[in-house]
Amino acid sequence: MRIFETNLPDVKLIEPTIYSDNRGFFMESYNERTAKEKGVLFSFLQDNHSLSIEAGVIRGLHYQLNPKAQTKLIRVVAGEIYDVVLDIRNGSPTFGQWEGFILTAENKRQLLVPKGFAHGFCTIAKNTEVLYKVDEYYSAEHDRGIAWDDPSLDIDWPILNPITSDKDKKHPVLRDAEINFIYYRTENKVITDLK
Ligand SMILES: Cc1cn([C@H]2C[C@H](O)[C@@H](COP(=O)(O)OP(=O)(O)O[C@H]3O[C@H](C)C(=O)[C@H](O)[C@H]3O)O2)c(=O)[nH]c1=O
Repeated sequence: MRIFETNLPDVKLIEPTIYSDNRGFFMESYNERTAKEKGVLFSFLQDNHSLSIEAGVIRGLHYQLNPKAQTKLIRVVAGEIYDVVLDIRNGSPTFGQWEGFILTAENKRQLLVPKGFAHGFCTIAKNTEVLYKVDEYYSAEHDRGIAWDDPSLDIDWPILNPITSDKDKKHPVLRDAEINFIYYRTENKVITDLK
């Protein structure tokens, strides 16, 4: 497993070790002990799986408010996505900054999205399946979203007229969004809420 820094501190790109042979491949898609040895300190409680039938589906930008904020470990097992994370931690040096990543079944790359980030993706292939682990249970009452097409963000989605849910058509822009993440960095540890 190799872990790469990104332009957003605390967002990591992970490349698992792939064992290929004449049959195909094997990989440990997640190993808590290995992850902890490399400083990825999360215990995941829930696995999610979504299928998007068409290319050009945008899901997001979603997050859960504290105290139900979620760290997410995202990977693609079929198809391809343009995956976007947005820093919404009040006080963060990169507040309001986003970054996009190409995750595919082929490159097997995984994205670690910490609490305090909004997350979304655009499918760039038919029948794209995304699996992701979260370290907090789903809570509809804490589920929030930010408009995928917020002009202040100007996210360079690879599609102009996406397929989205009715819910994703109604999210506020970042300026008007309800967020309760407070960014602190002490002893190189990031705290996103005052529990
Ligand atoms: C997220 C979630 C949803 N649901 C139910 C609620 C709805 O009745 C149905 C579809 O939910 P939603 O339209 O929010 O699914 P997505 O648009 O794929 O949302 C997800 O996609 C973006 C990219 C994310 O990062 C979020 O983790 C997640 O919100 O599944 C559950 O029962 N449990 C869950 O954990």
